[in-house]
Amino acid sequence: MATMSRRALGSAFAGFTTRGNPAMTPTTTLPSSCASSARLLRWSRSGGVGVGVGVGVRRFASARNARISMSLRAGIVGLPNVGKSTLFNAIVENGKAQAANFPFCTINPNVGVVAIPDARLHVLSKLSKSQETIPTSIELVDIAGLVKGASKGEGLGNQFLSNIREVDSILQVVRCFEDDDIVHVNGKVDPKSDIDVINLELIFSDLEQIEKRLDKLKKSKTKDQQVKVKEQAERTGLEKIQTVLMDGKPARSVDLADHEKEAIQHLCLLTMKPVIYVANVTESDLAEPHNNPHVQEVSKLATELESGMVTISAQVEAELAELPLEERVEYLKSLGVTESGLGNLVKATYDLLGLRTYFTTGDKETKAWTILAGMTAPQAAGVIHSDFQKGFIRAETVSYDDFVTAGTLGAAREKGLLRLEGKDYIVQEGDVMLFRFNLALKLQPPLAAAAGEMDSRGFDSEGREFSSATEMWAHEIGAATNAPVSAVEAEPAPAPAAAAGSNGDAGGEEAGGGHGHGKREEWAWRLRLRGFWEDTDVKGSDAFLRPLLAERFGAGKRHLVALDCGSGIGRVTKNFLLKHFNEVDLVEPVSHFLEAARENLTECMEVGEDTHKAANFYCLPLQDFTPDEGRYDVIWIQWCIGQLPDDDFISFFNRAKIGLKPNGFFVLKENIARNGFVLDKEDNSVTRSDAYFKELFKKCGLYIHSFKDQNDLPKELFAVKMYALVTDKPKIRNNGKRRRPKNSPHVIWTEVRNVSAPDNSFQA
Ligand SMILES: Nc1ncnc2c1ncn2[C@@H]1O[C@H](COP(=O)(O)OP(=O)(O)OP(=O)(O)O)[C@@H](O)[C@H]1O
Ligand SMILES: [Mg+2]
Repeated sequence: MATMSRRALGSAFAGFTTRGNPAMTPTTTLPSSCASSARLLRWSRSGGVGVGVGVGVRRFASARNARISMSLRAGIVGLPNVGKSTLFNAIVENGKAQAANFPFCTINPNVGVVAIPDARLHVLSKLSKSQETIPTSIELVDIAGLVKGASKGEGLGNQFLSNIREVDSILQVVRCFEDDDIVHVNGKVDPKSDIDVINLELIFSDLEQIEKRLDKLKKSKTKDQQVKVKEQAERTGLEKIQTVLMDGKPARSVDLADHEKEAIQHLCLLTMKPVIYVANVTESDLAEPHNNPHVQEVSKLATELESGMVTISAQVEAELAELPLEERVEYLKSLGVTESGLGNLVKATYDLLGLRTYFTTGDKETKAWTILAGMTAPQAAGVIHSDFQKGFIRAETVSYDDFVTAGTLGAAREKGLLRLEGKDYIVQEGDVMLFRFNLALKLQPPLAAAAGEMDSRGFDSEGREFSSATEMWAHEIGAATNAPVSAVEAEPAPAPAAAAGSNGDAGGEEAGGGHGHGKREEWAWRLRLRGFWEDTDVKGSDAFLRPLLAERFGAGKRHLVALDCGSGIGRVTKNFLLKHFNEVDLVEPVSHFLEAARENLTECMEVGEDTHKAANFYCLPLQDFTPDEGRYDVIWIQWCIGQLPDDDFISFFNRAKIGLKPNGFFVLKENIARNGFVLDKEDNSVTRSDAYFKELFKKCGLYIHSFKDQNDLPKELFAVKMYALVTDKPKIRNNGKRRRPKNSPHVIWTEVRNVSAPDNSFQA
C-alpha cells in the first residue's frame, strides 16, 4: 500500500505561476490526477486551517502545475443532455466542447482554464503602472453524462467516475428547462430524481471503494508502529463514512477528526467533494427564476445537502458568448436581466473551496494569488516560493482599500497605512503584500559548504543568468530580500515545486517522457519519435543495470521487484524494467498517464505468478508516496526528480529507503547541468549539476555505488547520468577498488555505440 507522507507547506505551490495572461485559454482534453486536491490537502494539513474542502489530491501542488497561481479543478457533472457542454463552452472562451441534442455527446472530458474575474486586480495594476496583470484561475472540466448504474459500469460508467475523482469541486448541472425537442434520458424534467440519481451513483462508487479498502486494511500485517496508527485512523474514518453513506448521505457530511481526514484523503472519495447545483433554466425564466417550480426544488435540495446553488441559462450564456460585446448588453436587457450569470458561478466555485486572494503589485506585474482562508503570512509567501516561507521575516501589508486611497506602496508607508506583519498574521482577503525574507536561514551545513566549492550560478529558460537561485526568484516577483548578498549568493538551488513524476502535459509525456526540459526536451522528443532515443535510452540503462543486478543479487533465483517512479505512460517499465524484474510497480501523479500505462501494460498484468508483470499502479506525486516496507530490489527514478525541490528530494529518498530489500538500491537517471543549475520556468523543473546531486545524496544519507554516463546523446541535449545509490557505505579494498563478490558471474556487455547521428534538420 502506498501511504501519504507529511510535507511542509509551500513548495508545492511555488512555481505554478505562468507568465502572460492566463485568462480563457483554449480547451484541451487533459484530465488531471487527484493531484490538485492533494495539493489543497497539503495546504489544509500543514496550514491547519479548517476549511471545508472535501477533496482527496495534487498535486499537485501541481500547483506543481498551478499553471496559473494555483490550479483548482471544478468538474461539470450531471445526467446526459442537460447542458453541461453548453455551459462549459459559454464559460471557457474558445471552448470547443461538442454540445448537441443527444445523450452521451461528450465522452472524453474537456478541460479549460478560467480566470477569476477580479476588478481590484485591474485597479492595482493601473495604480502601479504594471507591465503585466495576472489573475488567478480555476480549471473547468466538462465531464460526460452519468446515468443510473454508472457505478456498475452503465452508460460510460466508471470512466466518468474516475474523471470526477480528479476534480476538487463539483458543479452539478440540473435541467430545469422544459423543451420537448431536447431528449431527457428519464423521459421528464424532474430535478429531484436527477439529483438523486447522481448522488446515489457517487455514493455507490464510494461505498465500493471503501469496502475494498477496508478489506485490504484488514489483511495488513505491518509491524511499523507509525503505519499501524495511520491504518487505524483510516479504518475508523472509513467506517464512520460507510455508515453515513448507507443512509444516503454524502461523505462530506461526516464529522471526522483531523487525523482521520488525513488518513482517508488518498481515496479521493467522490462524495467528499463540495457541490454547487447549477439550475439550468430557459431564457424566459431568467428574469424571475424563482417562479420556476423546478428551480424552487433545486434550491430546497441544495440547502438540505449543504451545498451551493446558482441559476443560469446555459443556452443564453452560450449565445451571449457568440455576440460582440456591445450587443450582449442589449440581449440581456431584452431578457430582463442586467448581467450574465457566469461571473457568479465562477465566484461561487472559488468561495466554495474556501479560497482567498491576496495581491503583489509593482511596475513589473500585478498578480492575484490564491490561498486558503486562515493562512498565515509565511504560508501565503510560500505560495509564491517555498524559500519565501522558510526565510520569512515579515510582510509589509496594506489593505486593498488603503492602497487605493494612498495610490502607491510608498505613499501608504508615509501615511502610516502600511503595517509590518509578522509570522502569526492571518492574511486577509484583498491584502496587498510585500514579503521580506532572508534566505541565509535556509542554508544547512553540507550544502552551504558545498556552495563554496561548486558553481552556484544558474540560468533560466528565458536565457537570464543569475548568480544564485535566490536572485532569480527575487527577480521573478520583484520581492525584496534582506539577505546579505554573500548569503544570497551562497544559496545553492532553486526550488521549483512540482508534483514529481511526469509533468501535466499529455503531449509532452507521449513525446518527451513527461519531464520536459523546454527546448532541449523537444530535441529528445523529436529524436524519440524516430525510435532513436528510446533505443539508446534502453541500451544505456541495460548496460548499467545488468552488472549491478549480478553483483548485488548474484545469479540466484531471487524474485526481483522494481518500482518505476514518475512512470508516465509506462515506457520505461514496458521497454526495460519488465525484462529484468518479475514485478514492477508504477507511481505517477497524472492519472491519465497512469491510465495509459495500464492500457499499454494490459498484457503484462494478468499473467501468472512468476512471469514478469506490472503489479501495482499508484496515482501519487513522489512527495506523497511512501513505498511498502522491504518490497523493492531496485527503485528506478528516471527523468522526474527535476520536479522536486531540494527538501522534497531529500525527504523522498529518506522515506523511500524503507522500501528497499536488503542489498536493494536506487537508480537515478537524470539530465545533468554542466554547472550549478538550469531552471526551466515553463515546466518548473530544475536540472542539477553532478556536484549538486552529490551534495544532495549526502544529505539523503546515500552512497554512490557506481555511476555511468548515457552514451550516444546528441550534443544539443543535456548530458545524462545514471547513479546507483545504496544506503550502506560501499566496502573499499586496500587498493581503493570496490570488492567484487567471489561468486559473481562475469557479465560481458557490449554496447552499441555507432548509432547514427540525428538528422541535421533537427538542428536549431
Ligand atoms: N437552458 C437551456 N435551454 C434550452 N436548451 C438547452 C439549455 N441548455 C442546453 N440546452 C440544449 O440541450 C442540448 C444538450 O446540451 P449539451 O450537449 O450541452 O448537454 P450535455 O449535458 O453536455 O450532454 P452529454 O452528457 O450528452 O455530453 C443542446 O441541444 C443544448 O442546446
Ligand atoms: Mg456534453
